[in-house]
Amino acid sequence: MNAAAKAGDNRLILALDQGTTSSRAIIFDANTRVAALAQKEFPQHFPQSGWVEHDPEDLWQSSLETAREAVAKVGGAGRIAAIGITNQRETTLVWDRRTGEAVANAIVWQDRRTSALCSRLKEEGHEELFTSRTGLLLDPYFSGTKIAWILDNVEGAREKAEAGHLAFGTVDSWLIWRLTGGRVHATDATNASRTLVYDIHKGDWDDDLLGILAIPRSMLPEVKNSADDFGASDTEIFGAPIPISGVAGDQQAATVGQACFEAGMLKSTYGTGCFALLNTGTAPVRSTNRLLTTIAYKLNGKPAYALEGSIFVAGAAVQWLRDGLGMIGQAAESSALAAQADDAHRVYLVPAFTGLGAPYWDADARGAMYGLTRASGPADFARAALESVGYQTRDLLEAMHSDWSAGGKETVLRVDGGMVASDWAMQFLADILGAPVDRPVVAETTALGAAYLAGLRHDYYPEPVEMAAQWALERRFEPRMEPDFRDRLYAGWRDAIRRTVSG
Ligand SMILES: Nc1ncnc2c1ncn2[C@@H]1O[C@H](COP(=O)(O)OP(=O)(O)O)[C@@H](O)[C@H]1O
Ligand SMILES: O=P(O)(O)OC[C@H](O)CO
Repeated sequence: MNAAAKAGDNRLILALDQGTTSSRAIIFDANTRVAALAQKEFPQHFPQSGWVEHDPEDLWQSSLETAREAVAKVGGAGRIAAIGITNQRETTLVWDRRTGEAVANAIVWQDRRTSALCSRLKEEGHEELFTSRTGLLLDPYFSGTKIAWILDNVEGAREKAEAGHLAFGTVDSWLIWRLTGGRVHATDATNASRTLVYDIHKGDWDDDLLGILAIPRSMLPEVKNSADDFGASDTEIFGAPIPISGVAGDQQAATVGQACFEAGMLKSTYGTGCFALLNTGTAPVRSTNRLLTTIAYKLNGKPAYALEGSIFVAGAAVQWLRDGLGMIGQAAESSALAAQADDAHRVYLVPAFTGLGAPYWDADARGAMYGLTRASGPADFARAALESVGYQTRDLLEAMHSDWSAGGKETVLRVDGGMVASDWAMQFLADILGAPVDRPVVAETTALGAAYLAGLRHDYYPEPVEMAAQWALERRFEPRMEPDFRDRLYAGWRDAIRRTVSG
């Protein structure tokens, strides 16, 4: 039983989870049970090849509508003690402080339009400076070059920015701005750590990096703890003001929701993409394997760091089976189909549909299948798609182990996200890792992480140690594969990767 439950507090916490394809509002009680849920998808915009945009009003309206719907389900704003926000990370918004209107569509994390700018900055020898300060790489994935693009390409933007009229924010900042009626321009350290202009060691925006990208410092939000005072929602939004007191990027929120509070704990989220975060404690670890160093959460002025491996295609490979190839009608059918595949005809899928993320970072690579014969059919495709997620996770874990020897070789992976519904995929994951895979009872770990941070600020939820004790296992997948067979399969994957990476 936690702090709020002990005190007989029957109020609830509202978590807003603003994701890449939908906005969700989930309300948790003091025992971390879901009391209400609302979800709304919104349109994706692809104005040019490699570009991905969201309409800022869609992000706001879908968040607002789902929040109002969920709050109404539990009986109104009086029942809500606090709001936590978690969000798709890196996605970049710039708005005019005077009007509250965005000057352009949001440039989504998947958008590759700043690839040439990143290449130029690398050629000019800037990558080491960016990496040493931010823990990131010069890749279009992160916000910094997207802000520069808006300033350079939206008419009048640079002049307005230099006059102090424009504000930049990741999606959390945009929602906070709108929820507070333009009174608060803030973000948390986890979101700041994805922008490419935040020094994760000093805990401040970096003037040298801002100078290289020609971004005025006046555009940037105040950076707070992940559990902090982010103002309160305007009275008119829910009928009564509600404090906003927890904010974290979605992968960091999942790390919190999975209670990975100790160094060495590891979670991996399997949604559209896959993001694995290894808590490395109070000291940042610099990767020699092209993993990212990022802030896992910041509490009471103290950051905890993580090594992160980001894979762009996980569940999206299953969507491709369904929508691109028409081999299945629903994602859940992929497992039964994969189980029919014949071991004598092993096929590998390298799902580099939008390039490869960690640890390869090859924006120009494209997807490939290897090992096809006349006997190959839909079952082999389904198995290859599900297995590709396991192989990619093993790539990340090998990189993490080599970067962080303090963690030893003992790994237990906590998993979440839509794809972990597949027992088949989770068993293969445990098999190819040669390590246990733990699936928790609470599937909504991202939203739970945001709710936890918001509740922590008000002593509604207990301190991390006590919270960690409440984490509950739904099922553990133990590795069953013979080591020789595992090694042979993984060697085949490495070969497929070698043939796919460009240059
Ligand atoms: N039973 C299943 N087996 C395999 N993949 C699944 C299953 N159910 C959902 N998925 C995959 O999970 C993804 C959705 O997960 P979700 O966490 O909602 O993603 P996101 O937050 O990125 O939108 C989809 O890509 C879908 O293909
Ligand atoms: O919204 P998701 O779940 O696809 O997550 C996106 C990540 O935060 C991108 O870094």
